Amino acid sequence: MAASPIFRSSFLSPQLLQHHSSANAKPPATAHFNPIKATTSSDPATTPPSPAPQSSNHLKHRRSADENIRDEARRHNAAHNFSAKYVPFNADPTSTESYSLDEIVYRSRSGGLLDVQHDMDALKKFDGQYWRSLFDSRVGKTTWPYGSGVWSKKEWVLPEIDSDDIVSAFEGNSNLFWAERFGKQFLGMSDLWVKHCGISHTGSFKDLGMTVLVSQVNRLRKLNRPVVGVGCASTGDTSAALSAYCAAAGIPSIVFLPANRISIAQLVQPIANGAFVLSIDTDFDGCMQLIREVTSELPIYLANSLNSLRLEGQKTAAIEILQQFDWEVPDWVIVPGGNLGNIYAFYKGFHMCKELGLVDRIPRLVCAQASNANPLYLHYKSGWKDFKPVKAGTTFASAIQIGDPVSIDRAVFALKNSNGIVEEATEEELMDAMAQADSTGMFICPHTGVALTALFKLRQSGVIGPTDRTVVVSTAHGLKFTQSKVDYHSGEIKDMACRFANPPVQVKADFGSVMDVLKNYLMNKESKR
Ligand SMILES: Cc1ncc(COP(=O)(O)O)c(C=O)c1O
Ligand SMILES: N[C@@H](CCOP(=O)(O)O)C(=O)O
Repeated sequence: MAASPIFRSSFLSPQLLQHHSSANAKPPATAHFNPIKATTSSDPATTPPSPAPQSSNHLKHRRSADENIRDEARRHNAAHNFSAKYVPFNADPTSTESYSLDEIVYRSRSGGLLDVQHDMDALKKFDGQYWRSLFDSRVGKTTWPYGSGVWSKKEWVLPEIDSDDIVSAFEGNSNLFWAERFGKQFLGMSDLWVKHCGISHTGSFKDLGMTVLVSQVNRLRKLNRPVVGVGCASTGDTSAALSAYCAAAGIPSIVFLPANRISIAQLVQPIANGAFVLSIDTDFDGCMQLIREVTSELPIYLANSLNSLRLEGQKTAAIEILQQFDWEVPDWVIVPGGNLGNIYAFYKGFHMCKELGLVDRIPRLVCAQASNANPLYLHYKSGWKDFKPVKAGTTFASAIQIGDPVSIDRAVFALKNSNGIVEEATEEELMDAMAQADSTGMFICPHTGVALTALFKLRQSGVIGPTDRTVVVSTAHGLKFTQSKVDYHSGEIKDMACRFANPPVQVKADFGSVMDVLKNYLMNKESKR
């Protein structure tokens, strides 16, 4: 059965859209143009099926019963000229060093980081309005693979991968939550938003990068490249995402976890998803060192963000934020930082949108660290003089208990180029901030508490104004960190006042006792109104 226009919009190749929109590819600035209307192409590689009548019945049945969404995508495969390759990160413009994304390489010849470089000239053949409309046309659909918030930006992520090789859980498209009460009550802010990247398939933002990495591994295995399994060191979330995506694709995953340093919920995720789990008696930095050594000896592909493929997926959260604001740019974006890939991913997403004309500026970035694991903060405070790794201390924000971040150079680049700021949060500050946010209806993780603490501090110092549009990136689901909330609300944390604790009231099982307690509670509430 032929697809209806509303679904076909997601299949259109950029070339086709350009052909359709107008000769110079610049639709009127105000129009939300519908590229479908002008379909005239007869190229079988790019031509969608002929329009079907617009009845609700047709919307329900866009493909025949024996076809699934992958088959449907195959039918609509479109040719294009976009490409990407690895280059040394922040390379000298005269450098010619580059690698195909089908090579297994994590470091440049000089031992530095790599970056995925897109053919920007090819992407620039289409204007900002074109890209905005294309991305907008794909939101909220089940069209493979564009129903994913990551793959809806496929041309900017992994343009050359066959849709058939993609391993996706339709990640992304996460809630951008207006923190109305929290902003008003605690910060005097009217335009505060929380990007809930943790409300996702495996409960953290790592899904965004992992769909890209595991899809590429899927492709490499089909190309008979020597990849027997995929491995990572993790403080919990990376291993959860890796094991889930690998399990979905039938690829072995191997995870190195620092023993007794991650939450039970995070530990059980890779176990349940069938990963080979090594619990190692060291911290995250020790595990990271080991996985780097192991992946250079064995045919195990490295899944940590040292591998720049991951950041291509993670950068789509930045694009999504702009999209959710109808392509208006927020003033501030605050991101909790650990291994420091994500802060660069956000920068890259925003920067690409500016370079390709979707927006005219980028937000100022803030990276927030726990005081007990704050090497970036110390580096920032020293005026970016000689970076020194630290021995990370225990923190409730256990997923960012990292002292020697692999992406330090990327983070410094992102912050310098976005007029950025680094802040830190003590244990008490981050736990109080988490409890305050929860008391207004959220249920955030301690890492988001770190980011909120940064916001408190920047509001207090007047750096962030009351009407500044500000986005706090929430990186993991609060349900992964319930023990920290239990400890806090029980008031059982040593040297912590737990000012916002809300412990349950023990009461006898008789009507009179329950009534007494309730009357007391209600009177108390009434007097505070
Ligand atoms: C929940 C959570 N928040 C924040 C981070 C920090 O991200 P990045 O390592 O990219 O700085 C991590 C992982 O490190 C994480 O798991
Ligand atoms: N918080 C991370 C730490 C590893 O970060 P990565 O982005 O380099 O994989 C985790 O969840 O393991």
